[in-house]
Amino acid sequence: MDTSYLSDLQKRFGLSGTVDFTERHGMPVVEVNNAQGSGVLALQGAQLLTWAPKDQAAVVWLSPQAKFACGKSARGGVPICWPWFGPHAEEAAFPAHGFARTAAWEVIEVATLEGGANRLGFRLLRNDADDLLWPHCTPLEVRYTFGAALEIELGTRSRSPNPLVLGEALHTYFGVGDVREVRVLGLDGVEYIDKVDGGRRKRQAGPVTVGGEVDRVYLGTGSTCLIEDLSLNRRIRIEKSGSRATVVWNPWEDKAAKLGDFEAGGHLKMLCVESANAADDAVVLGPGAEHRLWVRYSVEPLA
Ligand SMILES: O=P(O)(O)OC[C@H]1O[C@H](O)[C@H](O)[C@@H](O)[C@@H]1O
Repeated sequence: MDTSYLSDLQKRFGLSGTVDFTERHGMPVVEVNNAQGSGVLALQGAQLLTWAPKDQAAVVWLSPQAKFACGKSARGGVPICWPWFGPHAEEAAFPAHGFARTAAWEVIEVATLEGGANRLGFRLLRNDADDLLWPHCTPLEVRYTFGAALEIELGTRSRSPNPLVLGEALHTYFGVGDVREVRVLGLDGVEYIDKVDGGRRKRQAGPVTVGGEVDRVYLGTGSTCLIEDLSLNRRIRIEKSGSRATVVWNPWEDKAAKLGDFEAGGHLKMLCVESANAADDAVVLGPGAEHRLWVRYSVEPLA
């Protein structure tokens, strides 16, 4: 790896001991360690890999078997799905979840905020191959704020003369003690597309629980979700704005084994609750418009 690139970043943006540009798994990353918590973010995909508030088990989970390679999204963290979610609507050969999660991003901001949180900003760098997949001028930026809570804001602007249909998700992998002892609150009564049952439309009754493969797109919901985790005795609070869909995903044992980047039993340690705009809830971005998808993750004890 070209380490002069990392030392240049460190000179321009680093805050020694608090925000450090370095290398992990052969990839350039930025490590954040402040009085309120710690996180690691890969510059590829501007993908947060892990985050833990001070003295807490990781809230953002990274698979111990994650593979780190150029052009591949690591299993875990917060992959940024953009400008479409899931398979492309017309082109089967286009990459699932778009190209932002594997693209190069440039650092645009590192700041210490009043109260001691750190904000890091990144801008997507486009290449010719991306332009073939998405021939539209839509600058994309993401900002992470590492405090006692984690905030992420994904901002898309359109300079296209035509309205565009934009799908997106912060595909967050949350760490749990044992997913079989987890309840997700906040989706009661919400209609969803059940991707493990041929895309049938169903309605949630009560909390979401996981005892097998789950892959659901909940529609028309801006609600806060709570992950109640009995075995870790904690509640993860997921607040959001600018998002009308919530995706809940756990591959369960067989699919996790096929994916090749989960350890045995790894599916029990994670649950994706993704703040998204997908399916019926994709965003229609008018000429000159800007769309912001914002989330805030915080943790509280259960009892
Ligand atoms: O394996 P990936 O491309 O990262 O996708 C992982 C998962 O992402 C989302 O949650 C989708 O709803 C799932 O259908 C998909 O399997």
